Amino acid sequence: MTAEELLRAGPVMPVLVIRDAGLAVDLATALVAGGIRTLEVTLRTPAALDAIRQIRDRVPGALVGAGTVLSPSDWQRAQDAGAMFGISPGLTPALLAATRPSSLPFVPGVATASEAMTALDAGFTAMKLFPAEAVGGQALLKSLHGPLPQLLFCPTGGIHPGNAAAYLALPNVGCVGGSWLAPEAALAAHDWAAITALAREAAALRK
Ligand SMILES: O=C[C@H](O)COP(=O)(O)O
Ligand SMILES: CC(=O)C(=O)O
Repeated sequence: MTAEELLRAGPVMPVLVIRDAGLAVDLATALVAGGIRTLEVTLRTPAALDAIRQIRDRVPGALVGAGTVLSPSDWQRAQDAGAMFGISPGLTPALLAATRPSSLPFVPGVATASEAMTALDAGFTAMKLFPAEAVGGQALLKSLHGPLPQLLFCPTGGIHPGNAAAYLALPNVGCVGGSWLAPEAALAAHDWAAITALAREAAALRK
């Protein structure tokens, strides 16, 4: 799978912060049941790598990857845990060199035209726009499409059910990312039905 195919695999990529790996399979199962199968598990918690491993092994249909990949060693640990892709809020020269388009899709993060050009120079055409709303949102994506029409984005940061469809209507948006699909309260309450309902709404945003 290419990074472009990954971004086009579903309309919304949930940004998951999993503190208890014991909840990972139920959470992923609830999202997949609602039609959301591309899952970003952020490497922000000690449980993240175990969560990725468990989802990969036990949730058929899930495309599980690692988010918040900040360094080459993060990327190595994610691959060792079985991540099917990696995604980052930003880019560094070391990260671009370590993740240069290879067999596993990697999606660097950008916030400006220059960063997008840096990623393009390194061979990437699929990128996260982060933090999307804060750096210009839809207006920025429309502007970038002029000089850089070959790029496909996953805007993340400030996206919610009220603005997701407008992002998805843009020609250079493959999917949007967001944390709204796995609210802390629903996770704490093990309210998997609520999470499946949120996933179903998100899946209906399909372009
Ligand atoms: O850290 C933030 C994540 O990228 C998702 O942002 P969000 O909570 O605005 O959806
Ligand atoms: C910010 C974000 O989406 C990430 O940590 O990958």
